[in-house]
Amino acid sequence: MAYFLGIDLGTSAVKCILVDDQGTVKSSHSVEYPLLQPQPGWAEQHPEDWWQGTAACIQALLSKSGVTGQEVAGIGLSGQMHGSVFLDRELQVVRPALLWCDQRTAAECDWIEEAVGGREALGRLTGNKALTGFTAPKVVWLRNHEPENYSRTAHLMLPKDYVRLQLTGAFGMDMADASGTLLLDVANRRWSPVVTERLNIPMEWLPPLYESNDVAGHLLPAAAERTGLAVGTPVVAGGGDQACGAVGVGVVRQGIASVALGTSGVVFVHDDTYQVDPECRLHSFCHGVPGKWHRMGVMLAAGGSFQWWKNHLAFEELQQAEAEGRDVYEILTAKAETAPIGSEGLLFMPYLTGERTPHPDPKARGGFIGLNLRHSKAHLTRAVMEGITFGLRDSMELIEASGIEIKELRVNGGGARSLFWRQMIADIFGYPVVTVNSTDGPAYGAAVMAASGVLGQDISDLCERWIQVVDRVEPNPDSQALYQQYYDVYKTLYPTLKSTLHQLSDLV
Ligand SMILES: Nc1ncnc2c1ncn2[C@@H]1O[C@H](COP(=O)(O)OP(=O)(O)O)[C@@H](O)[C@H]1O
Ligand SMILES: O=C(CO)[C@@H](O)[C@H](O)COP(=O)(O)O
Repeated sequence: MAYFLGIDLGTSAVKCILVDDQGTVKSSHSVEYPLLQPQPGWAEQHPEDWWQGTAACIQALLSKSGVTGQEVAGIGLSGQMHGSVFLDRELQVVRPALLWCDQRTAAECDWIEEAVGGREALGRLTGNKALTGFTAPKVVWLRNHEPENYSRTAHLMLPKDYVRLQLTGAFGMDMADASGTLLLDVANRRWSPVVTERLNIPMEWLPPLYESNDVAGHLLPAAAERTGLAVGTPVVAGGGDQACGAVGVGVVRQGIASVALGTSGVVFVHDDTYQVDPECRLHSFCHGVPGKWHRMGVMLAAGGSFQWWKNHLAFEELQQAEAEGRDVYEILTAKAETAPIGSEGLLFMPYLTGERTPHPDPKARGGFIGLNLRHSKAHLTRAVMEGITFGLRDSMELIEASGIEIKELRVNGGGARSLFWRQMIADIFGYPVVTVNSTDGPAYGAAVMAASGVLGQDISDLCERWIQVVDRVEPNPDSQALYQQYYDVYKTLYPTLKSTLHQLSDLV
């Protein structure tokens, strides 16, 4: 039997899965690595940790599955997007990579917009605005703050492309992930000569571009020895984790959108043609489906807000989970369900690490508004989940404003495990919410891309055959009407409190 290996290089861990040639997941394994936060708002990782973690993960996966390296017919890579890997001429890492959630580049974003002739010009050239998480501002930051490291740099790549370099010795980047660098002419699927020239970023630093199912290299002997895979195994270009996650749940044609509830939260819609939001409030990126595009709104701390709540304020539930061998999130969501819709007048702003969509603001901050003496932990927990979902609806409203017709939402990521949360999404968004048989999101999408490249079959056809809807939740009209009243108030919070949030952020 032939297997396809999907690798998802996440922020907290790398996950590897083996999928057979009928689309069934045979086995999966995950290995964690550290996240460095040297200053408030900064987020970095060592590329070497990614490679060591990935190699160990593949080795463990092969050994626990009983699949031999020779049976793996192809490899696909998915990865956290936007992170900047700087390499010197000898391919040594110059400094730890700055990640997608790093917020240090506000000044560089302003400079970039000015350098290319304003926000509108940048939007015309790249389909996007300058956001602190994107890659180009990180390069400019390196030049401004670490000139020695900048002068040593000879290659720029994204996290998963560093892993590909270790696997194959080949440079490459897919269009979907490249879209988040702010250096891609997204409409024409090529590096932008204008943007690179205006920002004075050498074109030679940038790798060759591929569609996600193109074979971008073959396994080196050293990597084969390290992982247990076979020398020469083809490695396809793969994609950024959002494009791979969308492919992994079958968002490969017009009319289907997805909501990813991972650490970040993403509302994602497939576009057959290049579409751009007039003010670039949504990201307009190339899709992992060759020749197609997508738009998405990104919330920086979606599941991340819930995780913060769990880590710092759910001491009792953590103890209960440990004692009863249960998932702490299940205990928390069950508690939240006992509070009524709207948490009896309590709202939560989920901007714990600043925000991207619809408020691109590194100084945005979170908060509870409307507390009264009746509020218990159940209310606060429900408010956290509702605030995250209201924030994601903001992105959906931007997508809807373009007139696109959405028939269903496919949810993925850790939060999608909760039926309670899926019903909340259906009620707040007003669409049927479905889950599919593949629950491995980006890793599954990467395996689909590998199968597509190696077997010479369309990504969309493979998704059609391999991915089935297994659960469907319809919006409840009464709940919808109640949530709408709270959402109307939620929308006023950020504009009303913006300057207060900035003052607080400046005090730290
Ligand atoms: N059973 C659950 N119910 C609700 N939310 C959950 C559950 N399990 C995980 N989550 C949420 O999903 C998040 C993790 O999602 P995941 O997709 O694994 O993250 P990542 O983006 O880091 O890969 C957690 O931080 C939590 O907010
Ligand atoms: O920045 C983005 C997308 O633009 C994030 O999707 C990151 O690519 C990683 O998010 P998680 O998968 O860790 O939530």
